[in-house]
Amino acid sequence: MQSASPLNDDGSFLSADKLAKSVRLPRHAFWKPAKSKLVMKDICLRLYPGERVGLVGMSGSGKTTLLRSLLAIEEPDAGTILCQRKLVRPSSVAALRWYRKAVQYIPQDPASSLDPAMTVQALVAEPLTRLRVDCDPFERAAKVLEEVGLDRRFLDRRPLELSGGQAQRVAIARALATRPGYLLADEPLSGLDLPIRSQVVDVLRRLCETNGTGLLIVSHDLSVVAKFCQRTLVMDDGEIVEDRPTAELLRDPRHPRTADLINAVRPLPDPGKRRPTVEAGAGHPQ
Ligand SMILES: Nc1ncnc2c1ncn2[C@@H]1O[C@H](COP(=O)(O)OP(=O)(O)OP(=O)(O)O)[C@@H](O)[C@H]1O
Repeated sequence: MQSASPLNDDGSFLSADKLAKSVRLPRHAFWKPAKSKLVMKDICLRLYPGERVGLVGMSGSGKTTLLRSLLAIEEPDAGTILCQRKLVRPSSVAALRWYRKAVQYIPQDPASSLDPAMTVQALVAEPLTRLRVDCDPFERAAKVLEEVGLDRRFLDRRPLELSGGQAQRVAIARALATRPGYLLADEPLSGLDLPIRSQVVDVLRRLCETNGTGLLIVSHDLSVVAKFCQRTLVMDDGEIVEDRPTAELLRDPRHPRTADLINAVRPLPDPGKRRPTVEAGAGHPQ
């Protein structure tokens, strides 16, 4: 289990209030005035300990901008992010060390985020050394790798010797090594084949439950979120337009964009074969 870390006053692990961000759009001609676009508008959210939350939306709705703000790698123009009652904003490596231990990131594409020259054990030990976590980094790395289902034979392998699913397990182990309170994951299953996806979902869910780790998972695919998120936030045009229990949201979408996302994952009719729908999965959360 997680060691008890102080929560925000409202009981959340991570909170955001009134986040806003605008970006400058490219000029079509040098004599035309520069225009800007609001990509986050009045975003408020609460992430509670141990919760699994989905963040979905169409391409360009602002999910990545919000995730990067929560990761303190992008500064919003306005608003506040709080974790452990402390303000979170981009800063020096030393000033953010406490936050990087508390909140870890799972990337979309592990193949490009893992240094090909490092062994699997060194890759998982690296954040422990960098963040000065009080443990034997190589022992902890071996233990976490075992937890994600990679035994000692993988310790000396390098990323190019791994399958996509194994590389994503290494990325998950790397994120879990500091024993964070929350994981923020950006489309962590999008590069994986379908059978491998469900294995990685199982590993993530089991580890989050065992360690009491919370998870915010960004996806444009509602079927991923339906499988294991208790709550789902829907983003549209820079705003959070729904924030409700996943099963309820799938049963009774209130915003047109939610309905669009549900329709987008309905399987194509397959003559002579009954296939499960998202709604069926959502009615029986696993
Ligand atoms: N630095 C930037 N300059 C200009 N426009 C930007 C910049 N960053 C983001 N945008 C615009 O902001 C909007 C939101 O982008 P964002 O990447 O957050 O969306 P998203 O929901 O993550 O999309 P996707 O699912 O395609 O990754 C988009 O219209 C994007 O083009």
